[in-house]
Amino acid sequence: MKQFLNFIDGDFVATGKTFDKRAPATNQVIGQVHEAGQAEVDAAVAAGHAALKGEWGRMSVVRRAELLHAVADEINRRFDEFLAAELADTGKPHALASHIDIPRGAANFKIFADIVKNVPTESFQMTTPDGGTAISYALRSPLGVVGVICPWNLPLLLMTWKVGPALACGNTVIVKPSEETPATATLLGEVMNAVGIPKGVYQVLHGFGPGSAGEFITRHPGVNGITFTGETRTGEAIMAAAAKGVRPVSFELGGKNAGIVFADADFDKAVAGITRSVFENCGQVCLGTERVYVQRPIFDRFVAALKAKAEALKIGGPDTPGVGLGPLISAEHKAKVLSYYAKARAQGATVVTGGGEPSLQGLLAEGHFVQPTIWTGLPESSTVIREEIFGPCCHIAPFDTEEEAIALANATDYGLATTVWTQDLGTAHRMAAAIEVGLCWINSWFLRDLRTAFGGAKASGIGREGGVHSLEFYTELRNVMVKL
Ligand SMILES: NC(=O)c1ccc[n+]([C@@H]2O[C@H](COP(=O)([O-])OP(=O)(O)OC[C@H]3O[C@@H](n4cnc5c(N)ncnc54)[C@H](O)[C@@H]3O)[C@@H](O)[C@H]2O)c1
Ligand SMILES: O=C/C=C/C=C(\O)C(=O)O
Repeated sequence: MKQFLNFIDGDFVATGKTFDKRAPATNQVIGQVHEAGQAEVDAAVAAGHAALKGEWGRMSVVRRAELLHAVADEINRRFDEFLAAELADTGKPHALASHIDIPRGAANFKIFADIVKNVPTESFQMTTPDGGTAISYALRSPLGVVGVICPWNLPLLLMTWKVGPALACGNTVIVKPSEETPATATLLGEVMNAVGIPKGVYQVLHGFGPGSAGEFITRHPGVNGITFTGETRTGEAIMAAAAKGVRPVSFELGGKNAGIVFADADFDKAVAGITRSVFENCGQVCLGTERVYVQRPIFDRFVAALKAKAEALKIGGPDTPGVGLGPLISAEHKAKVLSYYAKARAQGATVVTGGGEPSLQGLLAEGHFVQPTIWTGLPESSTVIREEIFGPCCHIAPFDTEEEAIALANATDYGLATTVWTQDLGTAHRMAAAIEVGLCWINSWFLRDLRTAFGGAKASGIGREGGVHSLEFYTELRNVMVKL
């Protein structure tokens, strides 16, 4: 049985207190995860600070960048191992993990290694009140030991999206992967040792949130900042923990994203794009669409087209040939999604397709699979339109005017992402300016330029990461003024 160990100060550490890791596609136990306790957290924090005072803290930016490139290259050299680990942990389709999760898991190190080498700092020259001159310049220094709390939907990608900039800026990190997906974060420890990242720089502690490693990390006074991706209510708990000692947080949280399709859109591209944004990764993408609004002239045609796309998705495990829809991450999450399916029916939805569980054969019959589902006919106050479900489902409603589409899209506490489909430039830019989100895609979805700001507005997050924006969280900025 595979053992998922903690990675502390360069060593893999068993604790003997373990919990099962089950494969989402078959519900078979595939490993034992060693839960870290307060003692392991204390040891990791001490090791992280020791690394900051040692070789890592003295290392040049150029050398740090070289090592991060080497980390990316080693992930790519061990691509098949990372892919197998991610597929076992998540059950997602092979094509998805091999084209998105693992490549981005490596690319996240390269982009920030290059940014920190080339990012300018600011300087000002002023005439002082006595008629002299003063020059100011800015210095950046690492935040310190950073807690990195990760979700289970894109485990490697979302973890290195934070570890990349954190290390590039000279910090050390203590990663707490989701209890659902321990594998790739643990494997990355082997890579760190192999390329020569000093011990204590990258550490991994397994466990849960409250009363476990997650909470112990966020409450530890030696953790100088916390970057977290996960549910909004979890963010509230972590923010409360971080308040003691006034430690900075960077949050990428939940969403209830709108997809808006105008009658003038390229119909086939809009259907393909909305299909991806609703059903990719079995709907377990924070940026995904769960509310679709279609301009009335094409509403019926669009619903029929999306229905056909949903029903054409092949449901299966990572290696099912042509699979388009994998399992949900866990039995608990499957029960949550099915509870929303039941609520939609109870509240009078028209179930265009899906609404239940597929019938699968063999081991897959034990997996956490649900049907891709489309609803229409519900009022905007309905539960499945108000609450994040995080499954392969959406509600489609018609709209008539731009103003109505903007009002519908903004009627949520969340503000993460939206995808707008139109061929009218004016419509596109007016929508982008009016919708209260951190990320607006026009005639596209989940298209990523890693130099850009990434994050959510309102209840979807605090701060922006990506490009130079990451430096605002992962460094302390000092202004130096020199009187000449
Ligand atoms: N905005 C984004 O970029 C983004 C990306 C991916 C997922 N998400 C969101 O994440 C959610 C799904 O992921 P999830 O179920 O893993 O989220 P979650 O909030 O349940 O858990 C995320 C992580 O937080 C840990 N955790 C839970 N409670 C904690 C606590 N009190 N203290 C410290 N750590 C704690 C968990 O162990 C896990 O590692 C969805 O809401 C999704 O929208 C957002
Ligand atoms: O499920 C959420 C996906 C987040 C994606 C990123 O953070 C990214 O592409 O960098």
